[in-house]
Amino acid sequence: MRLSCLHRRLQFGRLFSTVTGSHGDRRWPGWEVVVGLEVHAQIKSRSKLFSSKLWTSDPSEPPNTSVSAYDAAFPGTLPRLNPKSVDLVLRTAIALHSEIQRRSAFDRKHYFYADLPAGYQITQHYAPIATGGHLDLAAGRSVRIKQIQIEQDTGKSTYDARRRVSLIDLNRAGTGLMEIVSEPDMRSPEEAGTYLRTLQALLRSVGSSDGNMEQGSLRCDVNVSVNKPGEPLGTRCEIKNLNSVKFMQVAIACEVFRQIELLEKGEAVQQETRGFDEAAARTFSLRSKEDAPDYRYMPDPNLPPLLLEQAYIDRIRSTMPELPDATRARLICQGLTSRDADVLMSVDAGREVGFDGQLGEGAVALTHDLLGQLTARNLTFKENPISTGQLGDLIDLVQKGLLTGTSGKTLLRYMLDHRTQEMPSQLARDMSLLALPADADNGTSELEGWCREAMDALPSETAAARQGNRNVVNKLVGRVMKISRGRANALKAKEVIESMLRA
Ligand SMILES: Nc1ncnc2c1ncn2[C@@H]1O[C@H](COP(=O)(O)OP(=O)(O)OP(=O)(O)O)[C@@H](O)[C@H]1O
Ligand SMILES: [Mg+2]
Ligand SMILES: [Mg+2]
Repeated sequence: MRLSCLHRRLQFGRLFSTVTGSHGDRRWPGWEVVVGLEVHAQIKSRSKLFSSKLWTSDPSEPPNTSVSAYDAAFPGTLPRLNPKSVDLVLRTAIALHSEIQRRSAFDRKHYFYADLPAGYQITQHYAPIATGGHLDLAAGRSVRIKQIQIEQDTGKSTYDARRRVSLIDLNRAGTGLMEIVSEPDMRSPEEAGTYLRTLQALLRSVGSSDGNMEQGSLRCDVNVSVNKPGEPLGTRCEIKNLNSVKFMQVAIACEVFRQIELLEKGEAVQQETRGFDEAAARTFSLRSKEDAPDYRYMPDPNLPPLLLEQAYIDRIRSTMPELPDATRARLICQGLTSRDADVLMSVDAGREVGFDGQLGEGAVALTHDLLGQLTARNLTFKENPISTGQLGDLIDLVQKGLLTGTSGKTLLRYMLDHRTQEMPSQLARDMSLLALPADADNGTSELEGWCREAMDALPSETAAARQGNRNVVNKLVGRVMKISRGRANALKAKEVIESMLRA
């Protein structure tokens, strides 16, 4: 069957559904999809890879201010490897169960581009720092790692169409990257997405990279091929520079459809490098294998091989934190459901959240709300102005029943809006948010007052409730919550209203 354009468009509707089963993937029946990823992660070191120049990825940093003579390729300057970068790459290699090479080496990869002042990039083509390893995904799937190599990043060039000039910013030039190359072990766009997210969480948990795709600290190239079940792997195409998990998944699906269409027409897939046009949802050729540049790889004469002592590797190994898999297992052992564990894990791989095994319903709801509010304000968990102490106090107030869930959320939003250092228990007192003790006499009379006010404000609902319409009682309770600004206990309010209706 040939895939017509219309058919293809219909298939796009199911782009994100996971439909792999024993009969293969319903999006491309009779075909197997193979994906391998090359991920470039910025090494989270303040200094550049071969110069001591400090730099930040902050986009407000003025262009060309974090550039040493070496980064700008001034003649006579020499590279000097920054040991912190090596520490961080080793942490990544250990977390990925890779075999660390006691001897690795640096090579020059030549190409000419304005944002690469030396005319070559230093990378590890012949002898990478780590080989092998694997990353376990959920559901028993595992993706093998081929190798991890250290390399330099380039500067940035921006084309100014109005002035018809290319602007070069060398702030990023010479900063350290790790290229993490997977084996072709993924079998769907969704699995590639899971791999990327799992890798992102792992890099963050060992502190080796921010792994932020929007800010460019994690970039990926995907290799895609298709084959008939039981046949050898097909010819791969590489799609360059994908900068979000979602677009990567769409790009893979589009490329799969393109390759199947070619093969079903009896044509061959040419090995090539492609780009992805997000707006048109299609990949396009950048260069074929024949046009592939000759990088003229050669060992860098200015850098001796990198020799690592076993004692140094052991020292790094002894400082490794708990990895996300272990954190998740521990949270579940401590009594969390897997869904609640996932909520905590979504916060910087669960590391930023101190968990003492006492997480109740209220706490999960508040954590959920906090994450939602941070997203709405475009803040990451790190930028969250609420301290661990404040959040703990807030959760205690809700768990002890001193604050209703609604008031807890109100207070949380107030704290985010005002970035206050004040503790929630004090704020709750100042703002008269403390819940009424459900059984105290003075509490009941205040609650009765609110119930009466609610019934007076909604006379027709009150009349309907008196005639037996139970549904409108909830509306009256809602009004009590509004009048009390969330301080009333909803169940208690319902009881009071029902007894007042009977009176
Ligand atoms: N048949 C295939 N289908 C899909 N992916 C494949 C296939 N064969 C290899 N791959 C993947 O292609 C990637 C090759 O990356 P690698 O860095 O080794 O070489 P490259 O792409 O030729 O070089 P460069 O780093 O210059 O882009 C790996 O992630 C690998 O898993
Ligand atoms: Mg590569
Ligand atoms: Mg490649």
